[in-house]
Amino acid sequence: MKFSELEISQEVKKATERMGFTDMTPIQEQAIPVAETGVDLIGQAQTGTGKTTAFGIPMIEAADPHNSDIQGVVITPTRELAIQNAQELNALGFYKKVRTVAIYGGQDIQRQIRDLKRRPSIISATPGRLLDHIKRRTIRLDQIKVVVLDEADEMLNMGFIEDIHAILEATPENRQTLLFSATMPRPIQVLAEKFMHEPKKIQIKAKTLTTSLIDQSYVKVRELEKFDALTRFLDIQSPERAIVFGRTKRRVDELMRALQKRGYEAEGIHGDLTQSKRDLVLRRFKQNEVKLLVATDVAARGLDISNVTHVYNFDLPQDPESYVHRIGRTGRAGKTGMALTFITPSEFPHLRSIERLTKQPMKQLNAPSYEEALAGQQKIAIDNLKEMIESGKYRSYAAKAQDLLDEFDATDVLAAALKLITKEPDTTPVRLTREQPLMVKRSNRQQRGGGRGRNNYRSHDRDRRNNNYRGRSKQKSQHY
Ligand SMILES: Nc1ncnc2c1ncn2[C@@H]1O[C@H](COP(=O)(O)OP(=O)(O)OP(=O)(O)O)[C@@H](O)[C@H]1O
Ligand SMILES: [Mg+2]
Repeated sequence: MKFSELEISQEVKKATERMGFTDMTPIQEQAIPVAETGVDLIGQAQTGTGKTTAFGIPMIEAADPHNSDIQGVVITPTRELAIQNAQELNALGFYKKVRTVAIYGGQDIQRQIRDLKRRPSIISATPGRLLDHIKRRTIRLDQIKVVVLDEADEMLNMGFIEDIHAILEATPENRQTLLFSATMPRPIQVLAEKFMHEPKKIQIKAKTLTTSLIDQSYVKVRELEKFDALTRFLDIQSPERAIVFGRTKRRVDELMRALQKRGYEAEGIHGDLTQSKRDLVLRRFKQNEVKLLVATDVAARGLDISNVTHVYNFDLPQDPESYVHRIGRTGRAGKTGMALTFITPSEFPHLRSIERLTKQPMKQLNAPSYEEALAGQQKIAIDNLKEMIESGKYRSYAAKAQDLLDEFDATDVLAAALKLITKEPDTTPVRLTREQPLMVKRSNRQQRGGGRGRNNYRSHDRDRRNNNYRGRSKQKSQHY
């Protein structure tokens, strides 16, 4: 079905056209008409399948640009996602003149207050900063019509749940609540239903939780050999644009430096950097100024960066859901991608729990040898050379080439030139602090005995939820 066939305003239809959209994705086709009726909704669909527009259109449609109140709020776990969602909402609201402002931590609050004085209809926010504004009375949510929790399962996880409750308290009882995510563990759904009114559930049925557009494999490798394996894979696969996920902030810093030391363009992003640094790194990555983004899970959810060709899980994610989101940074909007996960021998049980959640077995790859990596780089050099020959843009070098051929054997000349243009695998020693292998969690073991839930999401563990809220927040801050 096409956007033009939807029963929505001409302004929003025109906006989708301007965004280059013609046909709706399945989640859009199913969720938009239902959300338009005003009911609460839980929407689940694979990564990169247009959930933003699925909640964005009902939100823009519900907003009246002539009304000066804030009428909609979208809450997201990370600042970058708050910015991205604001951009998409502004694109959708372009002709209807519905304005969205992004409100997130790390940005000058006075500047946000100035933005808010210009009366946006919609706020796209991270929870902490939004609460700050609510307390300062610089944001009032008492006229809100629609609340969206994007990455809903993450927002209802322990690190955020109290903030979400406090925010919802500030909104009217009769608001419409929309929840979206690519993953929706049962216990989170049950929790969600407590603050929703008879939510409709829209789940795009698929055989697997991850999209078939992503080629998924793993490599079994000892902790100390991981980094060599990573750089060899990079040499062979030569990704156009890749994200390398590390478990902690320290790990990301170290990985970035180690990659740079071996001659790869890499930048790191995590929650300890200033927001301006985070913005800069992401901008450089999007503009193709760096090919490798090394990241904590702060970049795992929702980010839509076109043409990410590869995702490397240098460290296993904390939980299987996080795996789904991380690899979902590639294989978006119909494009294909590759995901490769590094697993140390003791972490093996985690691989199976990931596969159980995704319903998609991963292929095993062997860590490449030095020779294979070299062959990979030689192939790239030869491909570049062939491309140059086809382009014909080398003619001014012909006389010099003839001089060389008069002096040396042709094969020798070419072999030397090839060696020069090949980026030979770099074996510069690097130091990475040893990471503890991911522990096998209790729920994981119970699972094998046919126990509770299908996955080992931390927050399913009620003891932790009650007693260890702070522990989880701390964890969160370490992994973001
Ligand atoms: N109907 C459509 N036709 C073509 N492209 C679309 C359509 N809807 C969305 N897109 C594009 O698809 C990409 C992914 O969309 P979006 O970020 O909303 O995915 P998502 O489902 O929210 O993924 P995630 O679970 O990772 O957050 C975006 O670049 C978006 O512009
Ligand atoms: Mg999304």
